[in-house]
Amino acid sequence: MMQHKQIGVIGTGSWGTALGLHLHDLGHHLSYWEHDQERVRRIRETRVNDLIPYREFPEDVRISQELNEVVSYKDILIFAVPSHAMRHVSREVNLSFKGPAPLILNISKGIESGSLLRMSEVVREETHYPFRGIVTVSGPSHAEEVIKNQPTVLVAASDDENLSEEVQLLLMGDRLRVYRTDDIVGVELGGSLKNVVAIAAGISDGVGFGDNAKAALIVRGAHEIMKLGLAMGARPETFSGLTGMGDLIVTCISRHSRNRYVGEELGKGRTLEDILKSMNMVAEGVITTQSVIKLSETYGVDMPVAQAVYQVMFDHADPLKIVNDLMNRDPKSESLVLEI
Ligand SMILES: NC(=O)C1=CN([C@@H]2O[C@H](COP(=O)(O)OP(=O)(O)OC[C@H]3O[C@@H](n4cnc5c(N)ncnc54)[C@H](OP(=O)(O)O)[C@@H]3O)[C@@H](O)[C@H]2O)C=CC1
Ligand SMILES: O=C(CO)COP(=O)(O)O
Repeated sequence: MMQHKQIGVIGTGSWGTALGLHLHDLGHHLSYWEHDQERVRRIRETRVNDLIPYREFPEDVRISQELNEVVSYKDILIFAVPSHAMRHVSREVNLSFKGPAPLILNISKGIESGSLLRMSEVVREETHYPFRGIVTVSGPSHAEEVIKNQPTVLVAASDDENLSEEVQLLLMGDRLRVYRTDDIVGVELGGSLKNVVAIAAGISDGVGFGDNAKAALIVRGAHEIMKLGLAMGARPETFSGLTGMGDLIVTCISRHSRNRYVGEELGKGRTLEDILKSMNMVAEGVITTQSVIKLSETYGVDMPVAQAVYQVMFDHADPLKIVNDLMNRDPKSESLVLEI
């Protein structure tokens, strides 16, 4: 039987909330850090997170705005903030931290704008205290289903297999199964890049196209993700797995997906600015699209789906014209060989 751990969760977004409560169900001790004082007050008072109000926080779960309380003397720290906050928050954790070296779990998905780094790379750059290593957990996992204990399968990835196995055993439950891999590059790229394709799938829904178009986008999008991933050092087979094809499918088809939603609203003619203003949750694919376009230039990888999403979001291109352009690209062989 596993020893119960002291776990600090950094961020009270919907995913940190859902995965944290799963760990609490398994008997572990939880504290959450939230940056916004008013949200801390509201959650403490109601014991409910209004981003994902399907379950209450048990009384023994502490919610705090004091980072040092939440991160010090913990066995495990879960980094669950959106990618745009990851560098700043990691730096603050590094300054606030006391106690023996914890294990870090990254559960966020995104590519930092500017540095073009993956989330575990950002955390690693900013955390200089002794810590035991980083494991990224990813896969097809909408928080809204995990919090209702619906069957979900994830992957724990680390270049240290002992650590990914430790996290696998930590998270496994009756309705949550976890595989492990050492391809953290492929896992983080798959989890981040699928958000761009999900925006494309949403645009297709928004303009009123059907299942044929969606299937084509998923498959051609997967091909683009694989080409860039391969150029960046990921293993190709990772993209056929849960954190690749699995997460791509769920995000492109799910009613829970915030990225697919952003696309759908764009397809209906709203501007990106207007859509983002009306959302209180994060759609990582927006920033990731900008990063991906830069990465595709750096690595010389042709990514027409990502480019189309970029044009609709940032150049205010008409989605119907963009589809026309995509359909009228030069005739090609459907080469699925992974040359770049
Ligand atoms: N939701 C899901 O199903 C899944 C999400 N993920 C990933 O998890 C990550 C977190 O997303 P998710 O849990 O969905 O978040 P949500 O969209 O549910 O909420 C965003 C959270 O981030 C907080 N936040 C915003 N800016 C900052 C900041 N500068 N510093 C600290 N906190 C900040 C918000 O707080 P406030 O409102 O007070 O600003 C809010 O609590 C993302 O990378 C996402 O892709 C991965 C798998 C599943
Ligand atoms: O990553 C996710 C599911 O695996 C969440 O996707 P969205 O951010 O699009 O909701």
